[in-house]
Amino acid sequence: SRHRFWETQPVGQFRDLGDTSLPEGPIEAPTPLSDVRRDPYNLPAQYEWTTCDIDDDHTCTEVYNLLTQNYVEDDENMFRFNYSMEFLRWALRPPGYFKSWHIGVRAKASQKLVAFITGVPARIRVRDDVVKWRRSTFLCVHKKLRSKRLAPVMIKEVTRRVHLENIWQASYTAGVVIPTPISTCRYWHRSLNPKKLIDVGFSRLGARMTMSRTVKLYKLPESTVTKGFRKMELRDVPAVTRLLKEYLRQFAVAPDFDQDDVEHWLLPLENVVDSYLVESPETHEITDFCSFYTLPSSILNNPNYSLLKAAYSYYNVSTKTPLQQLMNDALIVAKKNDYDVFNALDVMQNESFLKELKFGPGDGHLHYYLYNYRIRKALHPSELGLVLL
Ligand SMILES: CCCCCCCCCCCCCC(=O)CSCCNC(=O)CCNC(=O)[C@H](O)C(C)(C)COP(=O)(O)OP(=O)(O)OC[C@H]1O[C@@H](n2cnc3c(N)ncnc32)[C@H](O)[C@@H]1OP(=O)(O)O
Ligand SMILES: CCOC(=O)c1cnc2ccc(OC)cc2c1SCCC#N
Repeated sequence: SRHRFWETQPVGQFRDLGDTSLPEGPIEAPTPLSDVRRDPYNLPAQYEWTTCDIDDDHTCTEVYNLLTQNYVEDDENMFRFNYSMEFLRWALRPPGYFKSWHIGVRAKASQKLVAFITGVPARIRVRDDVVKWRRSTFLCVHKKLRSKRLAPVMIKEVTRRVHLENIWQASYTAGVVIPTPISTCRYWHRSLNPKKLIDVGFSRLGARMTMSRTVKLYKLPESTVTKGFRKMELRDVPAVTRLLKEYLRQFAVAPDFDQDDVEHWLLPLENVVDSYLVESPETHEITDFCSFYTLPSSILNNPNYSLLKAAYSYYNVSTKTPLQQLMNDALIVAKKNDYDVFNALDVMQNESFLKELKFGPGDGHLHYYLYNYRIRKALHPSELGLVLL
């Protein structure tokens, strides 16, 4: 069978596609906590479980090194994600997080960290159903230990620990197709430093285009154009929370953010997340918001460059400033801060600005998944109001 592990899991199965008789919602009922397995799943004898305390610099560095060397690469092995330590600490310690959900595997003899998987708590609404979820990311097995069926054990172990906290659903994204995507999105890329992207081989000089013509094509103004456009500050959290909650109501799947979540996920944090808003000079009302997170990538096998500085569109709300103008200001700020590329998924209302702002479609797809929750029909990316890191 095609998915020996995923066919055993409470997820939408490919064989069920089209069966509209199946109800929408949780697939399996919660089991009584007394029935949740108390002891960890078995690993191969030479490995052991470890809980990674990322507050500890040494441990966080081990996690950083494992991911920097072994996490996701693009299909042409041109890039590998290089999440910074401050990014990992931000992503893994949201309000209500559990240290026990930062799970590692060590080789007993050498004590080397060889695998990692994490979960963080989140509240996500699916249509009208707000459910406590776990967001799962950073599943990583060292390149030397691939294809040994370690991933299913890691997924079962993190599931067990999440069940112990009485949480029964999860959301995750992946570049691979496994049972069963609720939506399939596409990355779009806006060159900010076209020369570097061409030098690393990501972009190619267009036909009948010179390098100087290409640089001019992607040129951006020195400063933002929207009146009242400024960095978000702590005092803006209540207003941004109201603005974002109202805006996200239109999407079928979206986070159910409260003020603590907004303070954690959207307050600017240097080299991790940047957030800007538009405060009306007349009324001082906050009418618009845009944000992007910073995720560099290692550039593999290139003699001249080692790091790609990439910005990823995060949550954006436009109620007064046209979304295209707001996002163009985000591009201007990113260029000013020496980003090489600004990436965006075709989720939410992003399709309305991608082409106009000179984004080009990427060749990778990002599939969204729900664990132990069925939705009857796959969603169009514009129905998704959720961006995972
Ligand atoms: C209620 C709470 C619930 C919480 C849990 C929720 C679920 C959370 C789920 C996790 C979400 C993580 C999201 C996330 O982190 C974002 S997606 C990024 C995943 N990480 C990477 O791509 C890093 C580089 N690759 C690796 O480290 C390895 O290739 C990994 C570890 C990916 C697989 O290791 P391996 O040595 O290459 O493979 P085996 O051990 O031999 O295992 C093969 C089995 O693993 C299935 N597989 C492969 N890639 C997968 C992926 N990305 N998600 C889920 N499953 C994946 C595969 O289909 C097969 O199962 P099947 O035979 O049934 O097809
Ligand atoms: C220049 C445009 O491509 C990327 O920014 C990039 C960077 N690093 C990656 C590392 C792993 C990787 O694995 C899928 C992809 C990339 C990509 S393209 C998809 C992400 C976006 N946007």
